[in-house]
Amino acid sequence: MTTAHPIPPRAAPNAGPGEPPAAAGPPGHGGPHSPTDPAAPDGPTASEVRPLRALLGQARPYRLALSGSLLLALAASGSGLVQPLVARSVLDSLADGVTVTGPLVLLGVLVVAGALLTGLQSWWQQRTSEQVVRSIRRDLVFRLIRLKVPELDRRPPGDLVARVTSDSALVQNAATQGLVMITNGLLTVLGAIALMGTVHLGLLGVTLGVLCGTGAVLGLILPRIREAVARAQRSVGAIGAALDRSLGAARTVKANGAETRETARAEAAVQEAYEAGLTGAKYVALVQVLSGVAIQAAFLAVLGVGGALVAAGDLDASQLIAFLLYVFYLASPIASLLGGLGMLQQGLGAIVRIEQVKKLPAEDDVDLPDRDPALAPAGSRGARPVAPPVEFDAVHFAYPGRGPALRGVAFTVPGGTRTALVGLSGAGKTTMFALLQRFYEPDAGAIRIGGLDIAALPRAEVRRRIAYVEQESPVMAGTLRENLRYAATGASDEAIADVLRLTRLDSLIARLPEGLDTEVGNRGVTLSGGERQRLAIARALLREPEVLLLDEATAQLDASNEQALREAVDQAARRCTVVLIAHRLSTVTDAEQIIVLQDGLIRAAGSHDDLVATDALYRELAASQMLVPAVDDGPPGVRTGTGTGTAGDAEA
Ligand SMILES: Nc1ncnc2c1ncn2[C@@H]1O[C@H](COP(=O)(O)OP(=O)(O)OP(=O)(O)O)[C@@H](O)[C@H]1O
Repeated sequence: MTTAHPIPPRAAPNAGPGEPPAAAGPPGHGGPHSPTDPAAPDGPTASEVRPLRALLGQARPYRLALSGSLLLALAASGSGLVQPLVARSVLDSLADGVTVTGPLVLLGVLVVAGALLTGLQSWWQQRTSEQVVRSIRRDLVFRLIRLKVPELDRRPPGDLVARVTSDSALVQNAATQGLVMITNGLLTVLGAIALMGTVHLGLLGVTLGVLCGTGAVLGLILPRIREAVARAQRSVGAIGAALDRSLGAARTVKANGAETRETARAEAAVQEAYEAGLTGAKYVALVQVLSGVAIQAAFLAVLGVGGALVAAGDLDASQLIAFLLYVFYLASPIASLLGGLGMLQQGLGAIVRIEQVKKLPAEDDVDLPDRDPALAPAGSRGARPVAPPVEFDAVHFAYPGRGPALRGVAFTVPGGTRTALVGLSGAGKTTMFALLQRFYEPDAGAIRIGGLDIAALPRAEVRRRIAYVEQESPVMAGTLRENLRYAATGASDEAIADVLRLTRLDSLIARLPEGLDTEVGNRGVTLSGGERQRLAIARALLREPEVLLLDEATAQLDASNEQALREAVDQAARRCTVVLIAHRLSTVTDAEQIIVLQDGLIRAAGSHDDLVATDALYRELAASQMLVPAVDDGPPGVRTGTGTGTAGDAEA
């Protein structure tokens, strides 16, 4: 029996040399009562996220690269900043009749150096920004794939995807280019102001007066950009959610002629995104207008006041020209400052949605450290797995916001036997499988595998022991081989051939020109329902699990395939513990134990014969499937347990 393994912090996946590691994985082990695992978790609301702090947090690991980018930007600005001074010395030299060659060459060097530095800065900046967005996306992907099942139940995947693809791009620009533009713009403006002060303090006062007035108006506009972006991003998420809903059920949409309604659903979100985008664009344009107007107004004010001073003989013409050049020079850093502030607002609008995902509760115990031999990939183990007993001990469970689904369920499946769960639809059968795999945690009671409480085991460890064939037998896009090896990565070709024969998939593979390398299409759409089911069972058997869970696994099979699959399961049951859910009782009459569930309670348990004799509901179900004579037909007698029971199922 293997024991729980401590979970190491997540290593940075594929971090490039010299790059900071990606943020650590989700915090603390999220056991059922862990403080990091709240019972009814909800992501933080927008007001609970501190956007500026979060955005700076994204930039922090890249501060060195960003400082380099800033230095390059400053150097480029610096080369521009001294150009008016050199120009002034050219003018003075001309006035004094001195040679201008030196200052002219210097001016040329400054122009070329400025251009080169600008290009270099742009490349470096872009590189850093791509690294930032990669890190954001990695973290989000890591977390989304590990979100707890209750979270996944209630969040539209399309919205989650939009956060990874779209919101991250806005944060990328703000956390890199935006911050550098603001810092560079600010420093350059301050430098220019200092130099302008050396030229003429009075004119500096005039310039600052105009700029401060503009700044006050700006303070009113910027927050509106943030609001508009947040609204637009919410709508982008809603578009994703609407499309996900429609495309995920494309055949249902078409069969019900619901194209118009589904289009309208997405259209509403598209329109909302458009309107929010327009609002944002309006404010961004206003900022640009303001920055242009501010410079023009400062120029005119300085020209008026400075011209008067020159006329009065209180100012040299060359001083006024140098000052005016500075005013014009200010246009670029001010545009950079304002552009950066606009970008920052966009990032602040988007970061909230990213932070919300990062704070959602995730399963932090599904990544096992380096495996010891006992944890070797399933399908590659030489020794046969043990078949542990499975025990439900007074288990209570309710889905969030719903009434109880299980109300004190208690039973034991002896190791190496088959137990069937039967009962009316909605009785809680699938819920028991979900709890067994720790998709949800019981509200009370315990579930044990091999005597170990699964709540005390890492989820990876619990799930490693179990193979689960879901009700709808999901098949992943990819080849047949990839699907088979999905969990049994080390399975040998012989083992694959074995399970293919057992599940009667070998004849299908033989018919396909590309054999096991045939693509099965999105969710296995190119396979029939029965083929998908057999593929899912083959995948489960290949894992050589300790516990095999089959949820209506043979519902879509014809009689001959069903018989073959039952034999395969019987064979598997010799080396693992099998729990199966069945509506067609004919498939479980020979199980060692049958448990009859009703409204989240066990109403009876025993063998088929016992239950026909003692439990009215079971007898009714059996009769409706013609396994026993109808209840009115006299005392119950058992027919053979090998009928196909096609006349109805437990839902009938
Ligand atoms: N993810 C969920 N969130 C909320 N309620 C759920 C969820 N899954 C199931 N339920 C509810 O829990 C109850 C038990 O469902 P469960 O799927 O376990 O029934 P079942 O016995 O497997 O039914 P069936 O035979 O139809 O598959 C039902 O009332 C169902 O509506």
